[in-house]
Amino acid sequence: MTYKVGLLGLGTVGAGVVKILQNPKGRHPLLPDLQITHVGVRSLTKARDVAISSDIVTDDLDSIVNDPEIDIIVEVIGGIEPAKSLILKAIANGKHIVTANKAVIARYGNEIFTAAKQKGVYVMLEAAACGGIPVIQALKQSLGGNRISELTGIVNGTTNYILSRMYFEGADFEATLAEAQKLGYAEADPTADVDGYDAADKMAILASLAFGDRVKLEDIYREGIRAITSADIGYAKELGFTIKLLGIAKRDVTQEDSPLEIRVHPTMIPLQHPLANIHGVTNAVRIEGDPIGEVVFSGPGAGSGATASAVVADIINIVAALKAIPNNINQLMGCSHEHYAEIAPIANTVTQFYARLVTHDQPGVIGDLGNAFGKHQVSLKAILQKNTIHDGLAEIVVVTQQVSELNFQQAIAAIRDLPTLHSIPTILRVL
Ligand SMILES: NC(=O)C1=CN([C@@H]2O[C@H](COP(=O)(O)OP(=O)(O)OC[C@H]3O[C@@H](n4cnc5c(N)ncnc54)[C@H](OP(=O)(O)O)[C@@H]3O)[C@@H](O)[C@H]2O)C=CC1
Ligand SMILES: N[C@@H](CC=O)C(=O)O
Ligand code: NA
Repeated sequence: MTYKVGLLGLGTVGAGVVKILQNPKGRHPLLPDLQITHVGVRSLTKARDVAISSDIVTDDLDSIVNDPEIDIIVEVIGGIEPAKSLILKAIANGKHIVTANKAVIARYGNEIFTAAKQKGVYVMLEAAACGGIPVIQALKQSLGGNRISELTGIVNGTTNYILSRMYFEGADFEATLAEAQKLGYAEADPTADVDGYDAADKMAILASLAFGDRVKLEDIYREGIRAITSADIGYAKELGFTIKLLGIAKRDVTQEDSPLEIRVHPTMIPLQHPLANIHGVTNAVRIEGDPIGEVVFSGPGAGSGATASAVVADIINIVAALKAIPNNINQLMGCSHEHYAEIAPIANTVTQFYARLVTHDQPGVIGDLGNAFGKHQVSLKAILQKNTIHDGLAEIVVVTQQVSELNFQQAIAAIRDLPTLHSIPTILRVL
């Protein structure tokens, strides 16, 4: 039996999907059972880098999701609308969904999965988090016997590409972002990558699968990478660290009903940590579970072929499940969470901090800083004072011991009031 696929979007990911399906030799034996019968795009005149008959390409995407012949809709147009409405219409019409759209799933997953459950259809989303890395399948299936206590990852390829180039080559932020866009890594609006929104979307999805409760996007503490400068990268190197945009989700599994800690922010990572050597567009997710211990997945987090690999895997899974159990949903492929996780406030986080401060270069500055930190129970692990930078100003870098976020922020508020302080250009958390 042939399964008919309606493909919404023929950009970076959509074109990658077409290329795989057009060349099935040596790949999974189910691939020849799939046929892309319709492709939906915005522009009918744009040049495409895949050979596809213009007869099946349309700009009327509603006609695809309403076509009774189509079994599976692959949504790779991105953005919230019309993607969300098209997914919901397709579900209402009894079609199975494969999507790479973390923005829609992170915001409307509740509505979409509830509708899918009612209609008895699959919504598959492997490409929506960490591109080609099969981490969603691992969380839904392979790690099902574990109680997960921590999931930490580099989940955005664009920012990892930028930070790696800044670290190794001293590359310029804007120029490197433009390259990431050209390579097809960045979102249509790259502020989603740079400001951590894309990573937060992915962490909402990954954490809900890892910890068993849905996560509201607005509950995730988020910072992007705009504040990172070559000065911070230089200090990171000097102190034996690198800087990565991390998503961190953890729960104290020894305490019943303990809240979930979940945050996305640039982080100083010691060079010996498994995530420190993940460079370029590569993503990695480190999961700690009982009884497995530590497991690390890494691979390409963005790009045409890598992301299409995940999309096609989802399509194959649906087809295999339909062949095996046509009228029932395979529970290992669904998302059945009904409750929202209780999220710990960021003020409760306990972590180390790095701060780069610019002060007036005069006697007593270090004492003032030490007093302010000490008064708020913030112990320092390292302090670096550089030569006067210019015009009577000095740069001082501190790394704290493990402290509570609340105490640290109170100390910083007190330091901002010191007459000897000029500015605090960067504050980073340290892993
Ligand atoms: N690029 C990547 O590496 C990854 C992307 N993703 C996700 O995959 C999805 C697609 O990304 P990507 O392929 O990069 O995006 P592109 O911008 O390259 O492609 C989007 C495609 O959707 C079509 N499209 C967009 N809006 C509309 C609309 N309103 N009506 C009709 N067609 C529309 C475009 O048509 P036209 O070509 O005519 O303009 C284009 O073919 C996004 O959700 C993204 O987050 C996930 C993982 C990695
Ligand atoms: N823009 C995203 C694409 C994949 O999800 C990224 O850079 O990771
Ligand atoms: Na993935």
